[in-house]
Amino acid sequence: MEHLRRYAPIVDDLDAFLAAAEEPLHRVVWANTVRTSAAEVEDWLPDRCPEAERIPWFDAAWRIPAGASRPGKWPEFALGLIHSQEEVSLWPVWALDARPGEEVLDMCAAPGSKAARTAVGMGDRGRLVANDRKWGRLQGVHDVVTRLGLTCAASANANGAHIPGEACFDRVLVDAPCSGEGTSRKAGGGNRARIVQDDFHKLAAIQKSLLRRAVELVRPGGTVVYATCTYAPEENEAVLDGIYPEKAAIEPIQVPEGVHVAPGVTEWEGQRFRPDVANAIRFWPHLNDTGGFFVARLRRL
Ligand SMILES: C[S@@+](CC[C@H](N)C(=O)[O-])C[C@H]1O[C@@H](n2cnc3c(N)ncnc32)[C@H](O)[C@@H]1O
Repeated sequence: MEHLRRYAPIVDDLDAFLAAAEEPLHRVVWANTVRTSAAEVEDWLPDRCPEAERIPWFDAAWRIPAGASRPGKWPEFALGLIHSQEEVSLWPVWALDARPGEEVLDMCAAPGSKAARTAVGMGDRGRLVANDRKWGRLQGVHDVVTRLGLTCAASANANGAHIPGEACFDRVLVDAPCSGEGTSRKAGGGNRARIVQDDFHKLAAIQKSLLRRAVELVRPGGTVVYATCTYAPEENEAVLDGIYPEKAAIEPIQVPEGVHVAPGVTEWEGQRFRPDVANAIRFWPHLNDTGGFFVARLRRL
């Protein structure tokens, strides 16, 4: 994890961060409340995993400790009553807060966990377009949506930066392709690949083009959530800095009590960013015992 030392200037406790980044990671199961209820899941869940613990800040979700039985093998999973994903990746969905009846775009949707949880949050009412540039990866989206029996989602296969239209969605999620540094725990501490400066800048160019298009696609007053599973300010705050302040404001995000986040950084390696990038939130692994993530919510002006 030596390469993560570059974040010493922006993390509160470097040693705790580096240690946490190597720890095995628990998973989460959430109830498909379109087809079952939290109470019904709580009836059978102790038989599958006695150590499962309800998570207070998400609707109908439970932590499954690392090393416990794998939810993907449970019959209730095959029946579409639950889905399993990484806890921290629920925060972009929480921040998007899509409502029943809305028009929502998930610009980078594959393999589909956030799209599925978004459709469940919408009560399977309205329209969710689950787009991904890679056609092969869309099969994952089809699989999860079909297994969960969700009908409000349709898939699309386009470069997100070229999706046509103007101000036609209530909400857009940009869960951007990124260097993935925050997923080291998911990979059992094995994601040690060193990312070179050039990669950050190549990814940032793609991320900027996706976020700019997302802002154009959302109606005035609508919401864009920009998220990555990486720590690099080049892929996070610097990308937000590329949006003109007259087009979108970066809103404060009030996380529930008991959740610990750090603000977006306003300066990195000599570059200063627009001040409202501080409203974005950073999930460092040691703060809530999760993977790493970055989430920003923008309001189209
Ligand atoms: C972080 S993953 C998304 C994970 C997904 N949101 C989920 O929760 O399962 C990023 C995705 O962006 C897709 N992608 C990369 N470049 C893209 C582009 N220009 N337009 C749309 N999707 C793109 C990748 O194929 C990849 O599936």
